[in-house]
Amino acid sequence: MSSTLSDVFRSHPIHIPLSNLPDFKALPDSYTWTPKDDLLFSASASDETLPLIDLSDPNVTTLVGHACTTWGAFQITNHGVPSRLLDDIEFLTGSLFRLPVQRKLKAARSENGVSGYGVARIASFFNKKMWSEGFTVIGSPLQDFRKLWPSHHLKYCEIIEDYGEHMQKLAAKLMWLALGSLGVEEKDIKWAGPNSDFQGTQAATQLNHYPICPEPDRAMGLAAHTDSTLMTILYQNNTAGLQVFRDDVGWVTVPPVPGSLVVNVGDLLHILTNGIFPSVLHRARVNHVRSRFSMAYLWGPPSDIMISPLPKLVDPLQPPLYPSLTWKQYLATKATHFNQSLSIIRNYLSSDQIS
Ligand SMILES: C=C1C[C@]23C[C@@]1(O)CC[C@H]2[C@@]12CCC[C@@](C)(C(=O)O1)[C@H]2[C@@H]3C(=O)O
Ligand SMILES: O=C(O)CCC(=O)C(=O)O
Ligand SMILES: [Fe+2]
Repeated sequence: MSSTLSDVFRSHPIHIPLSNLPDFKALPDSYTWTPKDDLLFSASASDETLPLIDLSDPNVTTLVGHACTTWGAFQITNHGVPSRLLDDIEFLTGSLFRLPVQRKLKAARSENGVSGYGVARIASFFNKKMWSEGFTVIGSPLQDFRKLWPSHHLKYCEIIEDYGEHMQKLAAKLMWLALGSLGVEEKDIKWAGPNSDFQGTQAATQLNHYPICPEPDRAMGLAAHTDSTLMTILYQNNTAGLQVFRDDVGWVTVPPVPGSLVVNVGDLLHILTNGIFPSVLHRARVNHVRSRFSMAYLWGPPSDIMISPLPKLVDPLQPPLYPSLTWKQYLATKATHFNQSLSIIRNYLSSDQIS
């Protein structure tokens, strides 16, 4: 039987003590970030704008391809996800994080687990704490949600399930648009399944809450990282905070556009396209006026499928830069090497060197 994402973390436990959970009242030293804590903390900010793509545009394949190549990210409108569902998932996220902390802790993520309440896994790579709390859903949220809402959990489970189904379909559509722009066809990706609809792919839904912060310029909501996914689709409430990084321009804030979704290329699509689509470094800043929620759908392949640069995208002049590896192996590398993972595996061109 193929393994699940949860299996990966069973063998790579991380210890993030619950004392890491902020009290969100003041900014103690343990939450105060400087460039020493993150080299890019104060990198320049730019007022460039991320592409905003209308998915009903007749030129959509070219637009998506261009955005993936130049930014590794873009915003989309006319994506077909009902606005009622976006309202519902935002409502669920708000209701969850507004629960008393003791209730949230009943569904705390265990050290070797992947689902549940806690701080982001990447917290273990930084000396300073992040001004946020999160909740990760992989598979059915039933058990966790029953602990959070003993009598209303079914309603919330339905929202998560509905959201996951819409996001999976949208992710498949975006994947074909992006790859189509490079001349990749359905027959080139066997693991997309007999109907090329990417049934069998796996995903995590990550709910994030960034409370109002007394000193936002010195705090960090979610530190700079790339996602270990093929693609991530993010819905942010009406409060800005997400920033993406481009070497040539610095940090660019992604303003919330009502009803739109943000899409970013993850490390596995970077590998699949042999680096043509860069996985984008991004982070979340906080503010002192409003609390912010974001809901990320982190989408990847079935965990045991080998991912490597697509034969169509390599030739003697552009040889494969990455070895073949599974999502499970990549997540294990990420759990140890974090943002260095892509460059580390680039040096291993033989998959048997990756455990
Ligand atoms: C599938 C996954 C990607 C993720 C690790 C996880 O197993 C579930 C949580 C995901 C998340 C969400 C917040 C940012 C991130 C870097 C993290 O710490 O946990 C991502 C992980 C990732 O993309 O590597
Ligand atoms: O909250 C955000 O805008 C970013 C969230 C994010 O990067 C993630 O969950 O992986
Ligand atoms: Fe992310």
